[in-house]
Amino acid sequence: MTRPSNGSSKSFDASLLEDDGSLDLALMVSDHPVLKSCGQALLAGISEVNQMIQRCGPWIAAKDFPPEGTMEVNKMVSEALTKVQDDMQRLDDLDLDLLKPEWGDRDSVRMARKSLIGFGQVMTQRLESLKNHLAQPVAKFSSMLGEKKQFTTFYAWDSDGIEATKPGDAVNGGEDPEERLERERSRSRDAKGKGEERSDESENSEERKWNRDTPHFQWTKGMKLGAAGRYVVKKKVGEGSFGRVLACVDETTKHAVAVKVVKGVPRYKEHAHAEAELLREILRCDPGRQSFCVKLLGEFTHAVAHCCLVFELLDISLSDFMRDTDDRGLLLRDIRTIGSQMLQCLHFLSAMGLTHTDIKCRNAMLKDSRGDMVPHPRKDGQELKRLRRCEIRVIDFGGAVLKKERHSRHIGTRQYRSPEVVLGLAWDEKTDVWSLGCILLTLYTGQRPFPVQSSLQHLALMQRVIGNLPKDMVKLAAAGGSLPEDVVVDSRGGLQIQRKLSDEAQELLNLAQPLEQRVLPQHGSFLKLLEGLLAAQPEKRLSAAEALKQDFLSSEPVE
Ligand SMILES: Nc1ncnc2c1ncn2[C@@H]1O[C@H](COP(=O)(O)OP(=O)(O)OP(=O)(O)O)[C@@H](O)[C@H]1O
Repeated sequence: MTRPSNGSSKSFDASLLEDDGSLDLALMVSDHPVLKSCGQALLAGISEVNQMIQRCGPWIAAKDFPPEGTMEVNKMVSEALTKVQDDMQRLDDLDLDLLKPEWGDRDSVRMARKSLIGFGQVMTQRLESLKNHLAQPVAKFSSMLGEKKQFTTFYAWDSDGIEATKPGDAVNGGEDPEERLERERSRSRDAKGKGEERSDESENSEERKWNRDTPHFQWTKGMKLGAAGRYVVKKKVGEGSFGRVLACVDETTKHAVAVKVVKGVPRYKEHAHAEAELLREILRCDPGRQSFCVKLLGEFTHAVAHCCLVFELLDISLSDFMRDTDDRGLLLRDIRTIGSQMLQCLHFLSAMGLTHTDIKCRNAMLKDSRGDMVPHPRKDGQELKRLRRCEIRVIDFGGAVLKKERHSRHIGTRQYRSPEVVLGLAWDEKTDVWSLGCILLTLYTGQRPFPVQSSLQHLALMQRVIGNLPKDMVKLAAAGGSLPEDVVVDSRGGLQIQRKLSDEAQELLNLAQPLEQRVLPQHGSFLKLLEGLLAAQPEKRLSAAEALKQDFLSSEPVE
């Protein structure tokens, strides 16, 4: 195996990385699926790393870097580092007490894991060395791009006719470009109480691409962050568009914490400061910790560019929980607890005059996801996880809006958007209540109620699930010119969709059941709550305070 080189050393090791047999051996001695997939990924990574070494070697030797090529390889290096770190973490997390006999004996698995981690470390060092040698030219080319940015045109915030995003712009797990643009627009507002948007905060497509391509913060296990190295990094626990979340030990309190390291993009840094400011205000208004909002423990800057927010460490989001449990959903008693806690959170935010605007399964995290498998009361022959301790925290306040602030038309994540938002009408805190209705129904059925990709498809599906949208809302949207393209009002004041949906969307629509058919007859009080949360008209939708008084939440449900 190639000897580890020192990633920070000045001289560049141009020799090619090779497997001295450790990977082959590890793959031979164990059939453990994690070892197999990580081993194969590392094997495949060798030629990628070698290509980068071969490409950069001559540049580094001649100290002459081509701008485009350098930026491109730098991005490839960052992606490769992320991949290898993720694999190392999966190997690290592998539980040697949970082995199937066909995966090989415990010693073989342990030995194979050790070999793979050893090779992963060598690969990491070679990649870090490359990164270090590219750092200076990358900084130079990035600042050149920054200068260029001053001469480009910015978006007009209020315009809905924003520039179409190119198909290649789709990022973040297949999120469509429109979605991404809308989310970034809403996030880049001066969201924290100044009441107006600043046009210079908007992004042009070049800036957006640059922001998006800016790699996440590169971390390593044991790395120290914060003043006097207070936070020692243990592992990565999550990642979003704006930052990477690392589980750390706070050396001062000896507690485990989560540190969100925001990408080194100036606008994201500013945005994260604003989020921290809001979270401090929430904490100030909630000394008894009854709001179920995530607790911010601190804020610091790392290496000038990265704003870091320190949070209480949580376990997993409801969306990860659903994925890990094969979308089986939860017991009604756990749904009730989550519903009650989320409503208390929304009630609290509403009393502060705040709308979260991005309530969704990904932004609701369990403090502890441990549980016991019990027979599934709604699906014969299956099991689901009964939580031992059901406690939720709402995260991601980056898009929260105060009553007095301007309400952007584009908010939230499509699948959780309320009818008034999809129709382009005025919205308030009741939009969060709708999103919560979507979460509770997801936890009950195991399926997201609105797995849609466009506003057109969304409106069609809403009508199937909750019935025709009220004529008043439709009329208002038509009068304001905010109906989505290809949607018109028919002679009876209802919505008519004029474009044929894709076959897939049409099939989804054909199979969609109305709300009342999705809930078992014995769960009438749950259905009543859902109907109140998913009322189309915001005025008829329950407020969080009203919903908290519903029968479903006041007595132990029958499963
Ligand atoms: N306090 C925490 N404890 C543990 N994991 C966390 C914590 N906060 C966030 N995470 C994990 O990190 C992920 C990203 O966090 P967050 O949503 O705050 O980042 P973001 O960049 O704002 O994301 P988004 O793209 O959704 O806006 C979450 O989905 C979650 O899995």
